[in-house]
Amino acid sequence: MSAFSPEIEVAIARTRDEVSALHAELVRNGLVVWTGGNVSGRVPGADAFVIKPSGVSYDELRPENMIVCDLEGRVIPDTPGSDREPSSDTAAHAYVYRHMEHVGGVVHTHSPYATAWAARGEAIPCVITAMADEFGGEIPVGPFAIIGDDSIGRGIVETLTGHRSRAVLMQNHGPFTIGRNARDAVKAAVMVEDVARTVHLARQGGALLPIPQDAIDSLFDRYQNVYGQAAQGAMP
Ligand SMILES: O=C(CO)[C@@H](O)[C@H](O)COP(=O)(O)O
Repeated sequence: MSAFSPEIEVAIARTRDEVSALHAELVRNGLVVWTGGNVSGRVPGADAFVIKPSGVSYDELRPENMIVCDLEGRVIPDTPGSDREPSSDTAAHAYVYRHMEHVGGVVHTHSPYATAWAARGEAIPCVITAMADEFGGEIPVGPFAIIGDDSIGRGIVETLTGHRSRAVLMQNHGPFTIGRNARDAVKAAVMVEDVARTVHLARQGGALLPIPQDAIDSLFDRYQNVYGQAAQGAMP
């Protein structure tokens, strides 16, 4: 007998499919090596999210071996995949979902350029229009935190609450990103690595030229509310 209604079971199945498939995007975009990194997605209508199993090769990930957790990060027993341990970062993802209700997806990688900025504890300055578009300004640094308890999640929430950026560089660790859904969080993970590389290369050539704040504001508004085929709107 399922612990969920038929409607929630359908929502869980869809979230499993989405989260499983999105892990392949991390590989396709060169953001992870071996079993590093992870993606999770909130289950619409339920106090639950889906996350990958810990330390499992990306080519073994399937919808049926994704793991369903409650918002405390506890594996929901007797659900497909519950025989394995969830991601090392499950507590961090759970903390974000508990404290940022508008967040539907969380991603973590060790992508090299963004992680290099994190190793220096240095925020990425907003010096290219792509950053203004996607992040609305600089990409901030979060505190050094040990894996396994609420420390990383607390650092993500404290840094990103009230901040336009959907990415945070956790010091000495790497980028964590949030989104309105898991795909939006994966996009932020792809874009933070792209801009981290570009700004790194720019700085090697000489002084960086900051973009005026009013221009950043205008670029962010256009990109979040006009660009593309259907206005998505910035995350609240
Ligand atoms: O940073 C770490 C481990 O130090 C983790 O975030 C790994 O990168 C992914 O771990 P799993 O999701 O496979 O447990």
